[in-house]
Amino acid sequence: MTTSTAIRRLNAADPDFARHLDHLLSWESVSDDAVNQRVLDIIQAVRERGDAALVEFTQRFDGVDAKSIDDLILGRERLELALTRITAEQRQALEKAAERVRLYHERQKQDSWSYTEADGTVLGQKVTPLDRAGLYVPGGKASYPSSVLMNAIPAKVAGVSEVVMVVPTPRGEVNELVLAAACIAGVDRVFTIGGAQAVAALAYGTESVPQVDKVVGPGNIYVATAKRHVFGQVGIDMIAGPSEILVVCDGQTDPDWIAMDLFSQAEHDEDAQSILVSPDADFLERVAASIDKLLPTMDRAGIIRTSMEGRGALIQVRDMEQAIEVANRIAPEHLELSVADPQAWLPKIRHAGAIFMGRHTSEALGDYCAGPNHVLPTSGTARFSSPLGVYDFQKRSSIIFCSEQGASELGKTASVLARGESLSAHARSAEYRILADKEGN
Ligand SMILES: NC(=O)c1ccc[n+]([C@@H]2O[C@H](COP(=O)([O-])OP(=O)(O)OC[C@H]3O[C@@H](n4cnc5c(N)ncnc54)[C@H](O)[C@@H]3O)[C@@H](O)[C@H]2O)c1
Ligand SMILES: N[C@H](CO)Cc1c[nH]c[nH+]1
Ligand SMILES: [Zn+2]
Repeated sequence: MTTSTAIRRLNAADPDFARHLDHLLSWESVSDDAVNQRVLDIIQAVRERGDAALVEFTQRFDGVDAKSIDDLILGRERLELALTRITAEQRQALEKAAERVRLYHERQKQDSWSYTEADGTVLGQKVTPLDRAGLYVPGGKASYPSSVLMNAIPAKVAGVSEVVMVVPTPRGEVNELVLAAACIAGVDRVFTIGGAQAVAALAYGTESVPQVDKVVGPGNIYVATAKRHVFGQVGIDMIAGPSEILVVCDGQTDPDWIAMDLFSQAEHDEDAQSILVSPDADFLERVAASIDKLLPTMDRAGIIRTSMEGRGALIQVRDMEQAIEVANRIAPEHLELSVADPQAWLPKIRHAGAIFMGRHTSEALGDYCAGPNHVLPTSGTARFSSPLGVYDFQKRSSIIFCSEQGASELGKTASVLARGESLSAHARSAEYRILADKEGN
């Protein structure tokens, strides 16, 4: 006999639907003041005590028996050794995924550009890779070799000079696939530290961990909260917190497939969020039955159940139009359009980290090897953030190169505007460069 899973049911026809949905999605439901305060304390300790704090937190939170920071540093040779320790099949899969991710990301690379005006003035944009990037690879409840590829390959394609990776190794267990992926992707240095302390170390630097220009990568609530706090000291890519999936289904996909797609994100974390939206009430019940049937067969049934019961939902809507409205309101990390004609609905989707089109495109393919990045904005931040990409590792500088004539012409306009702002040094600086006209006026 299977026990039924207590998943929240919502109906968009309910007058209180918007309030229930807001509650379901609220960041506060995964992060509270206690998490925030703990993260702030950790950041402060790392700033004040550097390596010593890193060692202590790694002992405490990851159960690693580290005597000093030296026990938490891995060089390139260790990464190369890992390549020899994985099976040929694993190596082939990593290399195939890496190749597809690289090909996709090469298309994102931005080049410098410029144009020349009639008077010889040149305007342009110079694109420069970051000097040093810090990659957070999660590792608390699962190991993520795929996240190594997704973080490191765009950095390398962008031309970042130094790529530093941090990854927790709970109980000191190093995952050979993670290190092999780091070797394949060309990571320069690895520190086996995680959580808020790793983010703080990358942001502020310690005696051993180099300060980076930007911290990227996904992680749990401690990692996501720490990234929020260090933003400004360093760049961050986005808030890529606990995983999410929103499946919009017309009721015609095998309910077992949909249940497993929901599980695929729920199994990441108790804080993950899996939601199904459909206009077909019978279908929602069939998926609920599949969930009850399949959950006991899952390796990570405990995590999945907590996630599905705490943060999951089955939402009934009036029709597909309303399903898309709900999807845009949620702005999910992953959106599966499990419908007959996904192309017809695509133009109406405005907010989603990644969109998986059609019944055959399971989100899991995107997690590993389709090519697009799996580091994606969560908790509604797809309204203003994009997938991790090469552009996250490149920055732009404007180029202005005035000809004598160009400076003279622009000087007249600048002078008027500067005097309008009562900034006379600006005005006079521009005016010095205005050419006297031929009559000597
Ligand atoms: N959005 C994305 O693109 C994306 C991609 C992959 C994974 N993810 C998410 O990344 C997360 C990975 O989480 P994880 O836990 O497996 O690994 P993690 O590396 O993110 O977190 C582990 C670290 O959390 C810290 N931590 C745990 N409990 C703590 C506590 N009580 N106090 C202080 N620190 C604590 C520890 O330092 C530990 O090293 C999941 O939520 C998964 O859904 C997101
Ligand atoms: N679904 C995760 C992003 O939210 C990425 C991942 C890695 N491995 C499996 N899944
Ligand atoms: Zn996943």
